[in-house]
Amino acid sequence: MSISSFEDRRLRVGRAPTGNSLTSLVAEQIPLNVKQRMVVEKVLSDALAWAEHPFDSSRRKQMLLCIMGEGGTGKSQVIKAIVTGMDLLHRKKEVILTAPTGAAADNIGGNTYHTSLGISIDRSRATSTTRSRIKRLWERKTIIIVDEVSMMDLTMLSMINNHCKMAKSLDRNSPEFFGGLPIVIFVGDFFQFSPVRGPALWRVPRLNKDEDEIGQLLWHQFTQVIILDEQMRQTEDLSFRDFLLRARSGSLTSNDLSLNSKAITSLADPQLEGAMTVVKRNSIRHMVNRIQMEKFARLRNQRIYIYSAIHTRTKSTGPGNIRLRADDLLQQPDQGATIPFPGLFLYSTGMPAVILTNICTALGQVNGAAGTAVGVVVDPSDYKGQGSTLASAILDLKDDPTIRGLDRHRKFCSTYVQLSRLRSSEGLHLLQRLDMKDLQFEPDPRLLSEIQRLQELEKQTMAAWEGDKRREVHNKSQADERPE
Ligand SMILES: Nc1ncnc2c1ncn2[C@@H]1O[C@H](COP(=O)(O)OP(=O)(O)OP(=O)(O)O)[C@@H](O)[C@H]1O
Repeated sequence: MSISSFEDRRLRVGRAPTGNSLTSLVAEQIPLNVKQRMVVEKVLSDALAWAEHPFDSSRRKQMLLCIMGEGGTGKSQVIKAIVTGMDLLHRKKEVILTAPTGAAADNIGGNTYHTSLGISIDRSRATSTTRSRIKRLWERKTIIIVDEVSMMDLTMLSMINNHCKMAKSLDRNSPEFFGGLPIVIFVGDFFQFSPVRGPALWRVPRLNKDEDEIGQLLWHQFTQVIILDEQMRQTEDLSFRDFLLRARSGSLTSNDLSLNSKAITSLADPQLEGAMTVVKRNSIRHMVNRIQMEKFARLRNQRIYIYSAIHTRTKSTGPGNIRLRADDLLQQPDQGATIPFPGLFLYSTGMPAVILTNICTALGQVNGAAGTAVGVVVDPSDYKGQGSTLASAILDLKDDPTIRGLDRHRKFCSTYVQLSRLRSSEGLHLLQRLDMKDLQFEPDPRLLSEIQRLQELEKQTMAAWEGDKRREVHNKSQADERPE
């Protein structure tokens, strides 16, 4: 898309755009299917309706909208389209895009909600400097979009609500939700990763945790729901799409073990060039990284430089002054928190890499961002894959019962998220052969009842939106007929 074509569309917005006319202009740049279009049109027509008085709650209804949909149904596409529509109106600055992790935020060109709202990682109170920075940032904001809400916990939702009030200079006890922002949009898929800390939005609050209770109360205010259901990622490979649907409903059968034909025999296979490897354990990551690094350097006739490195993200349990030879270190599996000695950093010029910490969110240097020549070759954890689309990948779907803290639901999510990144089965490769027990994880039954509740809300939302649209068309035609 050239700038001039965007400017040309801007000129075509005219003096009195409607949600419909604006969405048509957006769709020239960002294709939208029927449901995607319906959502974009509704959001843009609301934004047009209260443009002059966004914070006067007596003249507009607050929209608390939840956009759900399985991986690849085009949720990120809807986010892009809303932002583009606001950009056409010269109102892009009113939109704030956030997500629970740096990688997820980077995927939509936003920031983590921690950064955007001044929520510290330990969830302590914001300092006065942070408060003034946030207030400045939020001065003109009217729309917040939070992506990947499956990773948000109930307490965090309550905190986001409080911090939005602070950002909009409202009292903590104000009854306004989310600082009275006219539009709050949550986007995600609960079949993908759950929060690391507290209960997901669909789970029951923890006992004696008031913040969880408030979080649940807030979640239940999201009564406008749209569930995108047209698969836009796996459009070319229908049998892979069916396989994914079985994976999503936890109904894979022994026939699906035919997947084992995708098991790789060697990471050095030339047809795996460019395929990302997604693994669950650091020890496997370490091994894969070394093999890929050697392959990379050999192909380019380059040296590999080996640096001893400190694991800044883990607590070293052993003495820090052990002297080890590089050869000894190379034999050590990198087991995360239990390693008693420094780690190793292998470097070869131009190697593909993934950043493991948030360095500068404004520049997209966030945990999970991919680049070249600054790290090691594989994606080190399945959490970082969420939100991306891959043409080719080597997946580690083998269940590892020794990984602690992962319940069956999380294992189910891990398998589904890894598989659903791919466009087709052609690009799918397995790191290890599977047994039936590796495929037998199911979604939590409580999630299934939440999905039913959301489906019911979707029916009501669609009926209400259709009514609104009929009224809008009727009012417009009456206004057009009225003499000047
Ligand atoms: N209406 C559309 N027409 C053509 N392609 C589309 C459309 N909507 C989405 N896509 C493409 O389909 C793929 C998946 O879309 P997107 O990433 O928006 O899905 P998602 O629901 O956000 O997925 P996930 O939950 O995995 O993050 C992308 O490559 C996107 O460009």
